[in-house]
Amino acid sequence: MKTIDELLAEGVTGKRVFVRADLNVPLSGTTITDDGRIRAVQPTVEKLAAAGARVVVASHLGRPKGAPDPAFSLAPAAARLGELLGTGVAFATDTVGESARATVAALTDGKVAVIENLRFNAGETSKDDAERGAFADQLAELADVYVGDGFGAVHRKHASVFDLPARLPHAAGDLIATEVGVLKKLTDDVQRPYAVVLGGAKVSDKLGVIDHLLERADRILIGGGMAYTFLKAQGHEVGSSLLQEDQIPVVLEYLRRAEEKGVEFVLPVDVVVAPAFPDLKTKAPAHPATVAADAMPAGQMGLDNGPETNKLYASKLADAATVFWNGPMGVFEHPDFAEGTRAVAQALVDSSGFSVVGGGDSAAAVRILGFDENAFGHISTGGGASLEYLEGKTLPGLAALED
Ligand SMILES: Nc1ncnc2c1ncn2[C@@H]1O[C@H](COP(=O)(O)OP(=O)(O)OP(=O)(O)O)[C@@H](O)[C@H]1O
Ligand SMILES: O=C(O)[C@H](O)COP(=O)(O)O
Repeated sequence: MKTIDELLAEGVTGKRVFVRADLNVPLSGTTITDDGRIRAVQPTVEKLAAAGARVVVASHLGRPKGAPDPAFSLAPAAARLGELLGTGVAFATDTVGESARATVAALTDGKVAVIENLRFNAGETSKDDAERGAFADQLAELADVYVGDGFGAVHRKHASVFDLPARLPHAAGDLIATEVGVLKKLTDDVQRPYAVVLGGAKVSDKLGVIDHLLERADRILIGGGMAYTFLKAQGHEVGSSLLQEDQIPVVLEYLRRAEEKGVEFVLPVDVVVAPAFPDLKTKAPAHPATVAADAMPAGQMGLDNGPETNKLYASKLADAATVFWNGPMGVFEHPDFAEGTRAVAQALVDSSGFSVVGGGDSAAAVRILGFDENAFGHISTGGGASLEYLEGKTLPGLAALED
Protein backbone atom coordinates (compact mmCIF):
# COMPACT_ATOMS: atom_id res chain seq x y z
CA MET A 1 0.00 0.00 0.00
CA LYS A 2 1.25 3.45 -0.82
CA THR A 3 1.53 5.54 2.33
CA ILE A 4 0.31 9.08 2.66
CA ASP A 5 3.91 10.30 2.94
CA GLU A 6 4.78 8.62 -0.37
CA LEU A 7 1.75 10.28 -1.90
CA LEU A 8 2.81 13.67 -0.54
CA ALA A 9 6.32 13.14 -1.92
CA GLU A 10 4.77 12.83 -5.40
CA GLY A 11 3.08 16.19 -4.87
CA VAL A 12 -0.60 16.86 -4.19
CA THR A 13 -0.70 20.65 -4.50
CA GLY A 14 -3.83 21.70 -6.33
CA LYS A 15 -5.05 18.12 -6.61
CA ARG A 16 -8.51 17.11 -5.42
CA VAL A 17 -7.92 14.34 -2.88
CA PHE A 18 -10.91 12.23 -1.85
CA VAL A 19 -10.51 11.00 1.74
CA ARG A 20 -12.83 8.10 2.58
CA ALA A 21 -13.14 8.54 6.34
CA ASP A 22 -15.36 6.82 8.90
CA LEU A 23 -17.17 9.72 10.56
CA ASN A 24 -19.92 7.38 11.79
CA VAL A 25 -20.00 8.99 15.24
CA PRO A 26 -22.60 8.44 17.96
CA LEU A 27 -25.21 11.21 17.95
CA SER A 28 -27.92 12.31 20.33
CA GLY A 29 -30.14 14.32 17.96
CA THR A 30 -27.56 16.52 16.25
CA THR A 31 -25.12 16.47 19.18
CA ILE A 32 -22.02 14.31 18.77
CA THR A 33 -21.54 12.34 21.98
CA ASP A 34 -18.03 11.17 21.08
CA ASP A 35 -15.83 12.68 18.36
CA GLY A 36 -13.09 10.03 18.51
CA ARG A 37 -13.54 8.91 14.91
CA ILE A 38 -13.30 12.52 13.67
CA ARG A 39 -10.12 13.14 15.67
CA ALA A 40 -8.71 9.87 14.34
CA VAL A 41 -8.77 11.01 10.70
CA GLN A 42 -7.74 14.59 11.45
CA PRO A 43 -3.96 14.03 10.99
CA THR A 44 -4.46 12.68 7.47
CA VAL A 45 -6.70 15.60 6.50
CA GLU A 46 -4.26 18.09 8.04
CA LYS A 47 -1.26 16.59 6.23
CA LEU A 48 -3.03 16.75 2.88
CA ALA A 49 -4.31 20.29 3.43
CA ALA A 50 -0.87 21.47 4.58
CA ALA A 51 0.57 20.07 1.36
CA GLY A 52 -1.85 22.17 -0.69
CA ALA A 53 -4.36 19.49 -1.63
CA ARG A 54 -8.03 20.30 -2.09
CA VAL A 55 -9.43 17.78 0.34
CA VAL A 56 -12.84 16.16 -0.16
CA VAL A 57 -13.84 14.19 2.94
CA ALA A 58 -16.58 11.56 2.60
CA SER A 59 -18.18 9.07 4.99
CA HIS A 60 -21.31 7.16 5.78
CA LEU A 61 -23.23 7.75 9.00
CA GLY A 62 -25.64 5.18 10.39
CA ARG A 63 -27.69 2.99 8.11
CA PRO A 64 -30.08 5.20 6.08
CA LYS A 65 -32.00 3.39 3.38
CA GLY A 66 -30.25 4.66 0.23
CA ALA A 67 -32.06 8.02 0.21
CA PRO A 68 -31.56 11.35 2.01
CA ASP A 69 -32.68 11.27 5.65
CA PRO A 70 -31.98 14.35 7.80
CA ALA A 71 -31.54 12.17 10.93
CA PHE A 72 -28.36 10.79 9.35
CA SER A 73 -26.90 14.02 7.98
CA LEU A 74 -23.13 14.40 8.20
CA ALA A 75 -23.54 18.13 8.90
CA PRO A 76 -22.73 17.85 12.65
CA ALA A 77 -19.63 15.75 11.93
CA ALA A 78 -18.51 18.20 9.23
CA ALA A 79 -18.90 21.11 11.63
CA ARG A 80 -16.87 19.28 14.29
CA LEU A 81 -14.11 18.49 11.78
CA GLY A 82 -14.02 22.17 10.86
CA GLU A 83 -13.66 23.11 14.54
CA LEU A 84 -10.88 20.59 15.11
CA LEU A 85 -8.99 21.78 12.02
CA GLY A 86 -9.48 25.35 13.21
CA THR A 87 -10.23 26.42 9.64
CA GLY A 88 -13.84 25.36 9.16
CA VAL A 89 -14.88 23.16 6.25
CA ALA A 90 -17.24 23.64 3.34
CA PHE A 91 -20.25 21.29 3.42
CA ALA A 92 -22.08 19.92 0.40
CA THR A 93 -25.73 19.11 1.07
CA ASP A 94 -25.65 16.19 -1.37
CA THR A 95 -23.07 13.55 -2.24
CA VAL A 96 -22.59 13.64 -6.02
CA GLY A 97 -25.16 16.24 -7.08
CA GLU A 98 -25.04 19.94 -7.82
CA SER A 99 -24.04 20.96 -4.30
CA ALA A 100 -21.14 18.48 -4.19
CA ARG A 101 -19.86 19.49 -7.63
CA ALA A 102 -20.07 23.22 -6.83
CA THR A 103 -18.51 22.82 -3.38
CA VAL A 104 -15.57 20.84 -4.72
CA ALA A 105 -15.11 23.21 -7.67
CA ALA A 106 -14.95 26.14 -5.23
CA LEU A 107 -12.20 24.56 -3.11
CA THR A 108 -8.85 26.31 -3.18
CA ASP A 109 -5.47 24.74 -2.35
CA GLY A 110 -5.24 23.62 1.28
CA LYS A 111 -9.00 23.83 1.91
CA VAL A 112 -11.34 21.05 3.03
CA ALA A 113 -14.90 20.12 2.07
CA VAL A 114 -17.17 17.40 3.45
CA ILE A 115 -19.84 15.88 1.22
CA GLU A 116 -23.16 14.52 2.55
CA ASN A 117 -23.66 10.94 3.78
CA LEU A 118 -22.55 8.44 1.12
CA ARG A 119 -25.40 6.10 2.10
CA PHE A 120 -28.01 8.64 0.95
CA ASN A 121 -27.31 6.96 -2.43
CA ALA A 122 -28.46 3.38 -3.02
CA GLY A 123 -25.36 2.76 -5.15
CA GLU A 124 -23.04 3.03 -2.14
CA THR A 125 -24.10 -0.22 -0.48
CA SER A 126 -25.60 -2.03 -3.46
CA LYS A 127 -24.79 -5.71 -3.92
CA ASP A 128 -25.01 -5.15 -7.68
CA ASP A 129 -21.52 -4.46 -9.08
CA ALA A 130 -22.85 -2.29 -11.89
CA GLU A 131 -24.96 -0.13 -9.58
CA ARG A 132 -22.06 0.33 -7.18
CA GLY A 133 -19.72 1.00 -10.08
CA ALA A 134 -22.00 3.67 -11.51
CA PHE A 135 -22.02 5.48 -8.16
CA ALA A 136 -18.24 5.12 -7.90
CA ASP A 137 -17.95 6.72 -11.36
CA GLN A 138 -19.90 9.72 -10.07
CA LEU A 139 -17.69 9.97 -6.97
CA ALA A 140 -14.57 9.70 -9.13
CA GLU A 141 -15.59 12.86 -10.97
CA LEU A 142 -15.08 14.78 -7.72
CA ALA A 143 -11.42 13.83 -7.29
CA ASP A 144 -7.98 13.21 -8.80
CA VAL A 145 -6.59 10.99 -6.02
CA TYR A 146 -8.12 8.65 -3.41
CA VAL A 147 -6.96 8.20 0.17
CA GLY A 148 -8.54 5.37 2.16
CA ASP A 149 -8.60 6.21 5.86
CA GLY A 150 -12.01 4.97 7.07
CA PHE A 151 -10.71 1.95 8.92
CA GLY A 152 -14.09 1.33 10.59
CA ALA A 153 -15.64 0.61 7.17
CA VAL A 154 -12.88 -1.35 5.38
CA HIS A 155 -14.86 -4.59 5.83
CA ARG A 156 -17.67 -3.21 3.66
CA LYS A 157 -17.63 -3.90 -0.08
CA HIS A 158 -19.17 -0.51 -0.75
CA ALA A 159 -18.68 1.87 -3.67
CA SER A 160 -16.59 4.46 -1.82
CA VAL A 161 -14.54 1.79 -0.03
CA PHE A 162 -13.95 -0.80 -2.77
CA ASP A 163 -14.91 0.47 -6.24
CA LEU A 164 -13.70 4.07 -6.09
CA PRO A 165 -10.01 3.33 -5.33
CA ALA A 166 -9.92 1.16 -8.47
CA ARG A 167 -10.78 4.28 -10.48
CA LEU A 168 -8.20 6.69 -9.04
CA PRO A 169 -4.54 6.68 -7.98
CA HIS A 170 -4.74 5.70 -4.31
CA ALA A 171 -2.95 5.54 -0.98
CA ALA A 172 -3.68 4.52 2.61
CA GLY A 173 -4.04 7.22 5.26
CA ASP A 174 -2.20 7.28 8.56
CA LEU A 175 -5.14 5.91 10.55
CA ILE A 176 -5.39 2.77 8.44
CA ALA A 177 -1.61 2.31 8.69
CA THR A 178 -1.70 2.53 12.50
CA GLU A 179 -4.74 0.29 12.90
CA VAL A 180 -3.34 -2.43 10.68
CA GLY A 181 0.03 -2.23 12.46
CA VAL A 182 -1.54 -2.91 15.87
CA LEU A 183 -3.96 -5.61 14.73
CA LYS A 184 -1.16 -7.43 12.92
CA LYS A 185 0.47 -7.96 16.32
CA LEU A 186 -2.67 -9.80 17.49
CA THR A 187 -2.62 -12.10 14.49
CA ASP A 188 1.13 -12.71 14.09
CA ASP A 189 2.48 -12.94 17.60
CA VAL A 190 -0.20 -12.90 20.27
CA GLN A 191 0.90 -13.09 23.91
CA ARG A 192 -1.08 -15.60 26.00
CA PRO A 193 -3.40 -15.96 27.79
CA TYR A 194 -5.39 -14.24 25.02
CA ALA A 195 -8.91 -13.22 26.05
CA VAL A 196 -11.57 -11.80 23.74
CA VAL A 197 -14.63 -9.95 25.01
CA LEU A 198 -17.58 -9.67 22.60
CA GLY A 199 -20.77 -7.71 23.07
CA GLY A 200 -22.70 -4.95 21.36
CA ALA A 201 -25.77 -5.00 19.18
CA LYS A 202 -24.61 -6.06 15.69
CA VAL A 203 -25.04 -9.68 16.68
CA SER A 204 -25.63 -11.22 13.27
CA ASP A 205 -22.58 -9.38 11.87
CA LYS A 206 -20.29 -10.53 14.61
CA LEU A 207 -21.26 -14.03 15.77
CA GLY A 208 -19.24 -15.56 12.95
CA VAL A 209 -15.94 -14.31 14.36
CA ILE A 210 -16.28 -16.86 17.16
CA ASP A 211 -15.67 -19.64 14.66
CA HIS A 212 -12.17 -18.25 14.10
CA LEU A 213 -11.56 -17.24 17.71
CA LEU A 214 -12.11 -20.81 18.86
CA GLU A 215 -8.82 -21.59 17.06
CA ARG A 216 -6.93 -18.61 18.50
CA ALA A 217 -8.22 -17.37 21.86
CA ASP A 218 -7.81 -18.96 25.28
CA ARG A 219 -10.92 -17.31 26.73
CA ILE A 220 -14.02 -15.87 25.09
CA LEU A 221 -16.29 -13.70 27.24
CA ILE A 222 -19.72 -12.85 25.88
CA GLY A 223 -21.90 -9.92 26.96
CA GLY A 224 -24.15 -7.20 25.57
CA GLY A 225 -26.80 -8.09 23.05
CA MET A 226 -24.79 -11.12 21.98
CA ALA A 227 -25.27 -12.98 25.26
CA TYR A 228 -28.97 -13.71 24.86
CA THR A 229 -28.69 -15.97 21.83
CA PHE A 230 -26.33 -18.15 23.89
CA LEU A 231 -28.57 -18.10 26.97
CA LYS A 232 -31.57 -19.02 24.84
CA ALA A 233 -29.54 -21.81 23.19
CA GLN A 234 -28.91 -23.18 26.69
CA GLY A 235 -32.66 -23.35 27.18
CA HIS A 236 -33.13 -20.21 29.27
CA GLU A 237 -35.90 -17.63 29.01
CA VAL A 238 -34.57 -14.37 27.50
CA GLY A 239 -37.81 -12.35 27.44
CA SER A 240 -37.70 -9.57 24.83
CA SER A 241 -33.89 -9.37 24.72
CA LEU A 242 -31.96 -9.06 21.46
CA LEU A 243 -32.02 -12.53 19.96
CA GLN A 244 -30.71 -14.15 16.79
CA GLU A 245 -33.00 -17.16 16.88
CA ASP A 246 -31.81 -18.62 13.56
CA GLN A 247 -28.25 -18.78 14.96
CA ILE A 248 -29.10 -21.06 17.88
CA PRO A 249 -27.76 -24.23 16.21
CA VAL A 250 -24.59 -22.33 15.31
CA VAL A 251 -23.94 -21.08 18.83
CA LEU A 252 -24.62 -24.54 20.28
CA GLU A 253 -21.90 -25.82 17.98
CA TYR A 254 -19.57 -23.06 19.21
CA LEU A 255 -20.20 -24.11 22.82
CA ARG A 256 -19.51 -27.75 21.94
CA ARG A 257 -16.28 -26.90 20.12
CA ALA A 258 -15.10 -24.63 22.94
CA GLU A 259 -15.43 -27.54 25.36
CA GLU A 260 -13.65 -29.92 22.99
CA LYS A 261 -10.78 -27.50 22.43
CA GLY A 262 -10.44 -26.38 26.06
CA VAL A 263 -11.30 -22.77 25.21
CA GLU A 264 -12.90 -21.14 28.23
CA PHE A 265 -16.28 -19.82 27.09
CA VAL A 266 -17.78 -17.44 29.63
CA LEU A 267 -21.39 -16.28 29.65
CA PRO A 268 -23.18 -13.92 32.06
CA VAL A 269 -24.34 -15.49 35.32
CA ASP A 270 -26.62 -12.55 36.10
CA VAL A 271 -28.08 -9.77 33.98
CA VAL A 272 -29.81 -6.42 34.46
CA VAL A 273 -33.29 -6.38 32.93
CA ALA A 274 -35.98 -3.76 32.39
CA PRO A 275 -39.51 -3.82 30.98
CA ALA A 276 -38.44 -1.98 27.78
CA PHE A 277 -35.49 -0.46 25.95
CA PRO A 278 -34.59 2.73 27.85
CA ASP A 279 -35.08 6.27 26.55
CA LEU A 280 -31.54 7.35 25.68
CA LYS A 281 -32.52 10.98 25.10
CA THR A 282 -34.25 11.74 28.41
CA LYS A 283 -32.36 9.04 30.32
CA ALA A 284 -35.57 8.63 32.35
CA PRO A 285 -35.33 5.94 35.08
CA ALA A 286 -35.73 2.57 33.38
CA HIS A 287 -36.79 0.43 36.40
CA PRO A 288 -33.89 -2.03 36.21
CA ALA A 289 -33.70 -5.28 38.16
CA THR A 290 -30.88 -7.78 38.52
CA VAL A 291 -31.79 -11.41 37.94
CA ALA A 292 -29.91 -14.68 37.51
CA ALA A 293 -29.12 -15.36 33.85
CA ASP A 294 -31.08 -18.61 34.02
CA ALA A 295 -34.13 -16.96 35.58
CA MET A 296 -35.00 -14.01 33.37
CA PRO A 297 -38.68 -13.17 33.61
CA ALA A 298 -40.66 -13.35 30.37
CA GLY A 299 -41.45 -9.89 28.98
CA GLN A 300 -38.27 -8.33 30.39
CA MET A 301 -35.32 -7.22 28.28
CA GLY A 302 -31.69 -7.96 29.17
CA LEU A 303 -29.77 -4.70 28.96
CA ASP A 304 -26.52 -5.19 30.92
CA ASN A 305 -24.32 -7.71 32.68
CA GLY A 306 -25.10 -8.07 36.39
CA PRO A 307 -22.70 -7.49 39.32
CA GLU A 308 -21.70 -11.17 39.73
CA THR A 309 -20.89 -11.32 36.01
CA ASN A 310 -18.84 -8.15 36.33
CA LYS A 311 -16.73 -9.74 39.08
CA LEU A 312 -16.39 -12.96 37.11
CA TYR A 313 -15.31 -11.14 33.92
CA ALA A 314 -12.81 -8.99 35.84
CA SER A 315 -11.24 -12.17 37.25
CA LYS A 316 -10.98 -13.69 33.75
CA LEU A 317 -9.26 -10.57 32.42
CA ALA A 318 -6.91 -9.91 35.36
CA ASP A 319 -4.11 -12.21 34.20
CA ALA A 320 -4.67 -12.06 30.45
CA ALA A 321 -1.54 -11.02 28.54
CA THR A 322 -3.65 -9.84 25.59
CA VAL A 323 -7.26 -8.73 25.49
CA PHE A 324 -9.33 -7.76 22.46
CA TRP A 325 -12.68 -6.20 23.31
CA ASN A 326 -15.45 -5.30 20.88
CA GLY A 327 -18.99 -4.35 21.79
CA PRO A 328 -20.32 -2.74 24.97
CA MET A 329 -21.57 -5.12 27.69
CA GLY A 330 -24.85 -3.26 27.94
CA VAL A 331 -26.77 -0.19 26.85
CA PHE A 332 -24.07 1.99 28.41
CA GLU A 333 -25.67 5.14 26.96
CA HIS A 334 -28.18 4.92 29.85
CA PRO A 335 -26.78 5.15 33.41
CA ASP A 336 -28.87 2.18 34.60
CA PHE A 337 -27.06 -0.13 32.15
CA ALA A 338 -23.48 1.15 32.09
CA GLU A 339 -21.91 -0.91 34.89
CA GLY A 340 -21.06 -3.98 32.81
CA THR A 341 -19.18 -1.89 30.27
CA ARG A 342 -17.50 0.13 33.02
CA ALA A 343 -16.41 -3.08 34.78
CA VAL A 344 -14.74 -4.52 31.67
CA ALA A 345 -13.02 -1.19 30.94
CA GLN A 346 -11.79 -1.02 34.55
CA ALA A 347 -10.52 -4.60 34.38
CA LEU A 348 -8.46 -3.72 31.29
CA VAL A 349 -7.07 -0.62 32.99
CA ASP A 350 -6.12 -2.70 36.06
CA SER A 351 -4.50 -5.50 34.08
CA SER A 352 -0.89 -5.31 32.95
CA GLY A 353 -1.65 -7.10 29.66
CA PHE A 354 -1.93 -5.45 26.24
CA SER A 355 -5.51 -4.40 25.54
CA VAL A 356 -7.18 -3.40 22.29
CA VAL A 357 -10.64 -1.85 22.43
CA GLY A 358 -12.30 -1.82 19.02
CA GLY A 359 -15.50 -0.34 17.67
CA GLY A 360 -17.29 2.96 17.26
CA ASP A 361 -19.47 2.56 20.33
CA SER A 362 -16.98 0.55 22.38
CA ALA A 363 -14.30 3.22 21.99
CA ALA A 364 -16.89 5.93 22.62
CA ALA A 365 -18.07 4.08 25.73
CA VAL A 366 -14.68 4.06 27.45
CA ARG A 367 -14.25 7.78 26.82
CA ILE A 368 -17.83 8.70 27.77
CA LEU A 369 -17.49 6.67 31.00
CA GLY A 370 -14.44 8.79 31.85
CA PHE A 371 -11.53 6.40 31.22
CA ASP A 372 -8.20 7.77 30.05
CA GLU A 373 -7.59 6.58 26.46
CA ASN A 374 -3.90 6.13 27.28
CA ALA A 375 -4.73 3.48 29.88
CA PHE A 376 -5.46 1.05 27.02
CA GLY A 377 -2.94 -0.47 24.63
CA HIS A 378 -4.85 0.70 21.60
CA ILE A 379 -8.30 2.10 20.93
CA SER A 380 -9.35 1.05 17.45
CA THR A 381 -11.94 2.94 15.41
CA GLY A 382 -13.13 -0.32 13.88
CA GLY A 383 -15.42 -2.85 15.52
CA GLY A 384 -16.67 -5.15 12.76
CA ALA A 385 -13.60 -4.16 10.73
CA SER A 386 -11.10 -5.19 13.38
CA LEU A 387 -12.98 -8.44 14.07
CA GLU A 388 -12.87 -9.37 10.39
CA TYR A 389 -9.18 -8.42 10.25
CA LEU A 390 -8.52 -10.76 13.19
CA GLU A 391 -10.47 -13.48 11.36
CA GLY A 392 -7.92 -13.21 8.56
CA LYS A 393 -10.59 -12.23 6.05
CA THR A 394 -9.72 -10.17 3.00
CA LEU A 395 -11.06 -6.74 3.75
CA PRO A 396 -12.35 -5.04 0.57
CA GLY A 397 -11.19 -1.59 1.67
CA LEU A 398 -7.64 -2.79 2.35
CA ALA A 399 -7.40 -5.03 -0.72
CA ALA A 400 -8.47 -2.09 -2.89
CA LEU A 401 -5.55 -0.01 -1.61
CA GLU A 402 -2.94 -2.65 -2.44
CA ASP A 403 -1.09 -2.72 -5.72
N1 LIG B 1 -28.23 -6.05 25.78
C1 LIG B 1 -28.28 -5.15 24.81
N2 LIG B 1 -29.41 -4.94 24.10
C2 LIG B 1 -29.46 -4.02 23.12
N3 LIG B 1 -28.41 -3.25 22.75
C3 LIG B 1 -27.27 -3.41 23.42
C4 LIG B 1 -27.14 -4.36 24.46
N4 LIG B 1 -25.87 -4.28 24.93
C5 LIG B 1 -25.24 -3.34 24.22
N5 LIG B 1 -26.07 -2.80 23.31
C6 LIG B 1 -25.80 -1.69 22.36
O1 LIG B 1 -24.78 -2.07 21.47
C7 LIG B 1 -24.38 -0.88 20.79
C8 LIG B 1 -22.98 -1.04 20.22
O2 LIG B 1 -22.91 -2.24 19.46
P1 LIG B 1 -21.99 -2.41 18.17
O3 LIG B 1 -22.04 -3.84 17.82
O4 LIG B 1 -22.39 -1.39 17.14
O5 LIG B 1 -20.53 -2.06 18.74
P2 LIG B 1 -19.39 -1.09 18.21
O6 LIG B 1 -18.38 -0.98 19.25
O7 LIG B 1 -20.01 0.23 17.78
O8 LIG B 1 -18.84 -1.80 16.94
P3 LIG B 1 -18.90 -1.32 15.39
O9 LIG B 1 -17.82 -0.31 15.25
O10 LIG B 1 -18.72 -2.58 14.62
O11 LIG B 1 -20.27 -0.70 15.17
C9 LIG B 1 -24.50 0.22 21.83
O12 LIG B 1 -25.22 1.29 21.29
C10 LIG B 1 -25.25 -0.44 23.01
O13 LIG B 1 -26.30 0.34 23.53
O1 LIG C 1 -19.61 1.61 13.06
C1 LIG C 1 -19.05 0.83 12.28
O2 LIG C 1 -18.73 -0.33 12.59
C2 LIG C 1 -18.67 1.33 10.90
O3 LIG C 1 -18.88 2.71 10.77
C3 LIG C 1 -19.40 0.56 9.83
O4 LIG C 1 -20.79 0.77 9.94
P1 LIG C 1 -21.81 -0.35 9.39
O5 LIG C 1 -21.70 -1.52 10.33
O6 LIG C 1 -23.14 0.32 9.40
O7 LIG C 1 -21.33 -0.72 8.00
